Amino acid sequence: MYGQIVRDGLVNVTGIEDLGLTSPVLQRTSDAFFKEISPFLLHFGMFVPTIIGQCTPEQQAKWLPLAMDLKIIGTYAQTELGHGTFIRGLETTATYDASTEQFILKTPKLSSYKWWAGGLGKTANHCIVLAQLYTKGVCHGPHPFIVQIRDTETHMPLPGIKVGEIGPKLGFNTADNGFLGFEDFRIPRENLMMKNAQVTKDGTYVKVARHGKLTYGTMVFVRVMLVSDMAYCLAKAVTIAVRYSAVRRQSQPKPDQPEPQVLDYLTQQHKLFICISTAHAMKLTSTWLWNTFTGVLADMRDGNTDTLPELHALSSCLKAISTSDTSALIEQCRFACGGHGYMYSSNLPALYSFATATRTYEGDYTVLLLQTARFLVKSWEQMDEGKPLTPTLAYLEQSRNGSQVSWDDSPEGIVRGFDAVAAGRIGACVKSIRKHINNGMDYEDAWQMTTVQLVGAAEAHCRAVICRVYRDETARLTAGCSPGVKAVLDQLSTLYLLYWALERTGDLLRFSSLSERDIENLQARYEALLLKIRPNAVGLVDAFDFRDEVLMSTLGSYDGRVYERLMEEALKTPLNREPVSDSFHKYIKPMMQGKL
Ligand SMILES: CC/C=C\C/C=C\C/C=C\C/C=C\C/C=C\C/C=C/C(=O)SCCNC(=O)CCNC(=O)[C@H](O)C(C)(C)COP(=O)(O)OP(=O)(O)OC[C@H]1O[C@@H](n2cnc3c(N)ncnc32)[C@H](O)[C@@H]1OP(=O)(O)O
Ligand SMILES: Cc1cc2nc3c(=O)[nH]c(=O)nc-3n(C[C@H](O)[C@H](O)[C@H](O)COP(=O)(O)OP(=O)(O)OC[C@H]3O[C@@H](n4cnc5c(N)ncnc54)[C@H](O)[C@@H]3O)c2cc1C
Repeated sequence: MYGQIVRDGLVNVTGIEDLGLTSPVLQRTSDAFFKEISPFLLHFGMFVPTIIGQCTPEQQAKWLPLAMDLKIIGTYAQTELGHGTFIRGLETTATYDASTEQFILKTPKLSSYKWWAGGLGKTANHCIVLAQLYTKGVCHGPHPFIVQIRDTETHMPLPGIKVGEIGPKLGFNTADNGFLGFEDFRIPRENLMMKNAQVTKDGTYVKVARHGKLTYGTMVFVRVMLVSDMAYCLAKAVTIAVRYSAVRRQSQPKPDQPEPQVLDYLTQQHKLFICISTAHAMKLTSTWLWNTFTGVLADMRDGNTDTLPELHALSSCLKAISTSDTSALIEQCRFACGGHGYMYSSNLPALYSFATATRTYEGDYTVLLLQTARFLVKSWEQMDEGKPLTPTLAYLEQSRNGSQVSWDDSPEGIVRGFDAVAAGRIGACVKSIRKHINNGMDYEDAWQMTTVQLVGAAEAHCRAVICRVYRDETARLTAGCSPGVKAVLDQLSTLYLLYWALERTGDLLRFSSLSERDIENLQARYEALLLKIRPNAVGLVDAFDFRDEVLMSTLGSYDGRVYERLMEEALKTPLNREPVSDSFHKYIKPMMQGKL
């Protein structure tokens, strides 16, 4: 299994490498090799980006060619057995020894072991290690170090290194996630990645970066990438589910009629069409977020970090919501395929296990939404002080006078309704925090007592951002399209708004003049829209243009030969090599004969 995975992984990375294509393409083509994940994902997904983001030009000149030519294979080891979310609590230490101009890496106790890094178990020979940096007896917090962990000739772990695979998981079982411990392991001073902080030969610590969190930069990059990844993942799942739903015929609503395609059931359309729409919404939002990200990088190259807080808040909530929505909707695609959706050969289980992991890694859902909430509350307080709001929070102004937004059921009106919900929920959090403080709590306790509401407010802000970006980008991108294409894509973005308006009627009743009659109208419009989309449903998923080799699905192949493919895959199962398993003779027969 592992050998096959490594072979496929190398064919993937070296093949595309020869073509000189970029790593996102690599990621896309790697889907034709793996149902789950490449053991080289972390090399290109985090090890290389960290060298670019955390190394000086001189250090990049040394390490980048080695990494890009696969002369070294790396990963990103930050999480430990005892800490993943709380980076400042990491236990691995790197203590500077000026007499030898080296850092001494130590794993003080079991909970300090690095745990989870992809490719760490048996594949990587180098890794980025986040460790608490000590010099001259002072701890300067977590810093990134580049560490060789295996001999590049023999691949044996170097003396002082304990490394291995962490074992089976819900999914990601081709990712080779590993553990890593250090026993007084020495690395040269120059292996501290020194773009944002340096240690001189005599051990003096020099802070370079103007912002204290640039060490966390790789995570921001990956969070931004993951929003696009989720759009792609969901598009694959809904392609499988819609194509299968067009093939599958089941039940007999009318006695004298043939069994209908299950795609004709309104409940099936309710399960699946939001998935098509969400894939588009997340793809457009991810492109908008990427442009925001590159803009902030450009500002930071000019020494301006003012736009970084908003990027951190946006990347945090969009990563959280895109991964959570995708996990839920891929499971919904699986539900829509009945028993055959539960077959591994459908590829829906693998897609689900990938997406649900993404809800956790690169920042847990709750933790990241609370990061966004921190930014939202600070922005509200700045608004109260008359300071300007950042672009994505301009809608807060409308809530300044506290008047209720009048409900308008046009698409633009619904977007404004979501703005009102976000503003109202943020305002309610600020009110809750202030109430607790007035009742004698300190700020930290008042914050903690409001965190359930804060997570909801951050989700509402994110939903408002997605709705606005999806609507605006659809209008912009379809301006030059044919009326037919424009109409269908408009239907999808309207469906997204109606779906979420119906999901959030409680909030809309609380923060706008929405009435029961308005809700009835929304429901009727939503159901009518499902029927309108039905004729184009298969065309819409075909337009995602996935080859069968990438979908890897017995249910979603283009030719619709579902039952033949299911049987072909079943016959390949090792248990079917012999008509009678030898377990019959060893166990079942003796048991039947009372001899066990
Ligand atoms: C073959 C394939 C080819 C190519 C592939 C190409 C691309 C692939 C792309 C992606 C795929 C790659 C890999 C995916 C697979 C698996 C990899 C998984 C890897 C990992 O999981 S790595 C480990 C991830 N871990 C985390 O995310 C930990 C989460 N925790 C944190 O981020 C921090 O601990 C937390 C929660 C933010 C708290 O930090 P801290 O306690 O230090 O800060 P405070 O909360 O006190 O806030 C202080 C202050 O700092 C601001 N801030 C916090 N974080 C950031 C940040 N990241 N950027 C900017 N600012 C930040 C915060 O807002 C506060 O500001 P304020 O005081 O309010 O002004
Ligand atoms: C498939 C997979 C691949 C991974 N790959 C890598 C990798 O390559 N490199 C790497 O370094 N790491 C990797 N990780 C680790 C991953 O980054 C962490 O698991 C993730 O950051 C969550 O941290 P944790 O596991 O400590 O969870 P915890 O933070 O312990 O979460 C447990 C619970 O505590 C809650 N919680 C924690 N803090 C707070 C808070 N402040 N307020 C409220 N609730 C809180 C969480 O919401 C959650 O419900 C991977 C993980 C997975 C699942």
